[in-house]
Order: sequence, then C-alpha cells, then structure tokens
Amino acid sequence: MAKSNHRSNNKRRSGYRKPSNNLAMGQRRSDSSLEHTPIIELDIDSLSYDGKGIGRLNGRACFVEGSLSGEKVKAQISAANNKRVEAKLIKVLEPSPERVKPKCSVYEQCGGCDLQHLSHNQQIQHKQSIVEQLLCRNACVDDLRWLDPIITSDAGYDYRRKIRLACYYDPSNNQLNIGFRAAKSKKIVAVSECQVMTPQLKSLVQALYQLMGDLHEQLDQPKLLREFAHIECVADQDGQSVCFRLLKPLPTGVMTLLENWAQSQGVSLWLRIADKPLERYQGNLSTTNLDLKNGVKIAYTPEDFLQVNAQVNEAMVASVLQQLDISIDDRVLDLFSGLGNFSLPAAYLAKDVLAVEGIDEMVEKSLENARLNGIDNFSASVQDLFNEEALSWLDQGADKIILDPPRAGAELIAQNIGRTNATKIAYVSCNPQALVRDTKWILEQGYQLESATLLDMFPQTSHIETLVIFSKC
Ligand SMILES: C[S@@+](CC[C@H](N)C(=O)[O-])C[C@H]1O[C@@H](n2cnc3c(N)ncnc32)[C@H](O)[C@@H]1O
Repeated sequence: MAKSNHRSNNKRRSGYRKPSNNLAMGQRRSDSSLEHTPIIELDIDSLSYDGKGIGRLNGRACFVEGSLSGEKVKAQISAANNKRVEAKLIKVLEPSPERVKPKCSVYEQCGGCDLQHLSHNQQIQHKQSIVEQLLCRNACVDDLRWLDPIITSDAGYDYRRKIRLACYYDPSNNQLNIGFRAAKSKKIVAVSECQVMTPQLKSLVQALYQLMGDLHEQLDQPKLLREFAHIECVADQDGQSVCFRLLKPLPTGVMTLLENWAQSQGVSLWLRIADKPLERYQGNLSTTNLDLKNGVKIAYTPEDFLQVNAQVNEAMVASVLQQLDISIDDRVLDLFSGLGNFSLPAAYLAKDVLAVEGIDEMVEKSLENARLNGIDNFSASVQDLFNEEALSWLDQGADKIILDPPRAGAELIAQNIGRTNATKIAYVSCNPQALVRDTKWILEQGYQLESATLLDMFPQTSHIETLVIFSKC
C-alpha cells in the first residue's frame, strides 16, 4: 500500500490529539463548571463497589472518584442531595500506601481503567470484599468459602484482546479522532498506547492508527472519513481481526486500500455497513484456542461476545468444569452460552450438553464450533432467557447448570432453577448486585452456596467478575 511521503508538510495532517499528562500523582485537572462550589478536605474510609473513595461529610456519604481508603484528600463538591455528596478530587494530601502511579499516559482522560491508581493486589482484595459484604448484608451468606482468586499475570496489564474504537471525523477543522470515549462524555481519547491491551492488540491498534492517518492524508475527499463509525478489533496469540462499522459504503479505491492493509498485516477484515448484515471482506474466520485438557477451538467474528481476558477465561472455564464435577452420565445446561465457551469443553466430559443463548447468529456459530471440534453431543437453541418461555428449558431437567448472564443477571432463571433438579450450578457474574439478588432466589430454591472465586477478568478497572458454585442441599 502506497504511503504518503509528504507527511510533515501536508496541510491535511491527521489530527490525533495526544493528551499530555504532566500532573503530579493524584492531582486532578481543574474543571471550570465547578468554580463556585465548596472545596473540602476529607478523610476517605472505604471504597465503593464502583471504585470511588467514600468519606463522611456532615453525616452524608461523600464519594470522591480517584481517592483511596485511608487517604486524606482535597476535593470540590460537584453534586449533593440529602443522602450523598459527589466531589471531584483536587489533590491527595495524604496518600494510601496502596496508591501506585498509573502506567497509562491518558489515565485521567480515558476513564476506562478507573482503578489504575490502586495496587493490583489491593484491587483484587477490594473486589472480593465488596462481593463478600453484599452477599453477607443482602443474601445473609456469612460463612462463604473463598477459593484463591484467578489472577491476571503481568501485574494486571497486557490482558485485553478485544476493543471497540470510536471514530469521528470533524470536517470543520479536518480533525480525525479515533479512540475510546472518555468517561461520561462523548469526547474521544486516543489510545494507541493503551497499557491493558495484549501486545498483539497494541500492535494491531498502532497499525490501524497508521492506516487511518494515511487515509486522512491521502484521500482526495477526506469527508469520506465521516463514514467510519467504529472499529472493532480482536488480537491474541491465535490471530487478529478487525471490523469497520461504516455509515455508508466506501468507494472501491478506499476499499482496496483497506483490503491491501488487511492483507499486509495478516488481519481478517470484516465490514458492517449501516444495518446490513456483517460481511467478511478479507481473510479467514478467526479462531481462538481454549488451552484446556481437551483443547477447544472457538471461531468468532470481531462483533461476537468474546471474553476479553484469554488467560483468566481459560482458568475460569477449567475451574467451572472441575467444580461442577461433570461426569459422563451428566446432562449439562449452559444458559447464556454465547459461542460455546463453557458448553463445548463441558461436552467432552458430559453425556450431553444443551446451550441456550439469545442471539441466533451466536447459536449458529456455537453449532459450527461443535462441528469444528468434532463434538456430537452438543445441541443449541435460541431463546430470550428473560422471557417466561425460557422456563421450558428448565422443565427438561439437567444435572449440572452453567449460568453466565449479562449485567442484568438471571432473575427469572434463578427464581425457577429448582425445577431442573440440578445438583450443582456454576454462576459467573459480571455484576455483584445482580449476583446477590439472584443468589437469594437460588438459596430459596433449596441450594447452598458452596464456594466463591474472584475472577480478575478486568484488572485496573472497577468491574467485578465472580464465580460462585451452588449445590443442592
Ligand atoms: C456474559 S456473556 C457470556 C457468553 C458465554 N457464556 C461466554 O463465556 O463467552 C452473556 C451472553 O448472554 C447473551 N444474552 C444476553 N441477553 C440475553 C437474553 N435475554 N437471553 C439469552 N441470552 C442473552 C449474550 O448474547 C451473551 O452471549
């Protein structure tokens, strides 16, 4: 692919904004909207489930993002009601020994990794204690057996294999912005150096920045760049794929540039134009390997749900299979099954596995994945599991159940899970509040909570992922 030789004197230079980060540790940018609100000094005594420091201010809880338990901070009030106050951190006056310097240069702007200022070990302990407190307070579970957490290596960096980049071309200033959306804002923050991406994803994203910068320079009509809405990227040691989400089709010449780029990088290239179906434009369907006892290949497209942390995912799947103690006589029901991440490895151990999932393309792909792995005791169905009709799957019975719902949890399933007569349930949760609500229902159905494991799926962020195992009383 031809690249511009005139980068330094081209008037339409690509306009990536490289935000500077020359603030002292723990010091925050000033915010002009807060000019007239009170400035306070506050002792922070705990951390909320979403990673904000909490202090007491005149009897009310005061939340300060970016502060840590045990710190004294200077902050400016940004919102208040009868029960709670929100304040913006100005300066950490007395830092916690657990405070660390974030590795990321755009940490302040991005908002993606809201706990990067807390040591990795302490992040894990904090998340575990949040789940423990919630289960104790709201589901009366007080003697919970915690297994060792499943931890991301490399101090919780270099783990993320999948991202979505937002694109916005502003013709008024000929500026092309590509990156993550800033927290609570539509602003786009450039992230070519993002520290939580896998090394493979980092290289892919840098190559994409280069490609888009070259397009910006070379296109006769740069306003064509307005057609780029998002770029989905996946890269791990098994391969890399990219999907451009476009508002309108691009001219053949531009498509050829994208195709040549994908070919030179060894990237599978996908397109979704407006609301048309996803199309594979160049290269093969990517697969990722689950390196378990019976290695499983999972084929995916860049738009599919794929667990972002391959290392923790592999250990999580292994732990679920081991704790469910699946035997050759067992019928396994995998609800919210996606591409078959749990159900395909389970099929090697069980008599048969039924996977149920809401998106029909995912169900199709899980069936293809079963064929790809030579698995013939696997079936899959499309079902909205928030709908009463889902209960028919429970009435068919199962010996072991895997539940891995989205953030909303699986309340309807939890309320009726006793209908299956399953002896063990593995519940993987990405939302502790939904987990606690559903736990109450599952306990009422005659189960006990056997163990819990904190999954370090999203280090540096306040997202909490937990695996809990229930067994029939
Ligand atoms: C957290 S993902 C887990 C996927 C899979 N278990 C895995 O490990 O890759 C949740 C899955 O639930 C599916 N889902 C979301 N809402 C659903 C619904 N109402 N009914 C059925 N499936 C749903 C999503 O499509 C997604 O595949």
